[in-house]
Amino acid sequence: MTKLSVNINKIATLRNSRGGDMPNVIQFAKDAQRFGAEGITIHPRPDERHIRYQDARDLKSVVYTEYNIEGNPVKSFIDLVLSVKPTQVTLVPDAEDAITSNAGWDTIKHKDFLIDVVKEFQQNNIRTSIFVDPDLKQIEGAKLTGTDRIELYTESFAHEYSLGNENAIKPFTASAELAHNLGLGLNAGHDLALDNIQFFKQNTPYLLEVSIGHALISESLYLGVENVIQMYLNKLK
Ligand SMILES: CC(=O)[C@@H](O)[C@H](O)COP(=O)(O)O
Ligand SMILES: NCC(=O)COP(=O)(O)O
Repeated sequence: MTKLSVNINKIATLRNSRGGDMPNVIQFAKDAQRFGAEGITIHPRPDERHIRYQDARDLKSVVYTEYNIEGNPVKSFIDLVLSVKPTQVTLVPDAEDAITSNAGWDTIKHKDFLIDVVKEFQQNNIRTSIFVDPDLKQIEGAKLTGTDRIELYTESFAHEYSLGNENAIKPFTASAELAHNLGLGLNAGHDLALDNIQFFKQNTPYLLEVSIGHALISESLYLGVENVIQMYLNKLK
């Protein structure tokens, strides 16, 4: 069974573009869970250009499924996560000015730092996950940090699969096998979408959770737009 955690960053991005409170991220999280989402993911960045630190605090009381907070463990992020106490924290090495996450951790180079951060979250009963590329050496390195899980960075798969290259799944299958053998739980995310998720799932054993945002929100717009245009036309009759 693979859980679907809905990343709601894009809802906050849309809200922030007009400065008001539409769409309301709290209501969206409630509705996503009502519609079946098995988790809510957010990825606050230090500049708060989409989900804000206050959103992370406000969501705590409404997320009754699995609450996953992703981000680079700078001091402000660590303090936020320790105060909110989500189900899971996913450590992502994103630069402040990155448009979106664009690489996994070098778990060998940053081993000592990751050991300390993982320990601090675990001591506060927060499950940890480390964002990594599908690289066996990096997964072995992740194991040495003491983390509970890893999250495989799926951008390379999504991109190559969209070009017809099914072999792009191979490093992910091997990574999943290794993670399982090492006793690491397995999550995955980034650019997963309706047109690639089934193939990914079928070829990635032991997959506990996927977090999906950008495509899921975009697809929801497309799949809902006909209905909404018809509703406007009806009101204008
Ligand atoms: C770690 C990861 O791949 C996601 O958290 C991704 O960064 C989504 O965040 P944005 O929606 O802000 O790009
Ligand atoms: N961890 C990945 C995530 O939360 C969503 O990534 P994306 O679907 O917005 O690319």
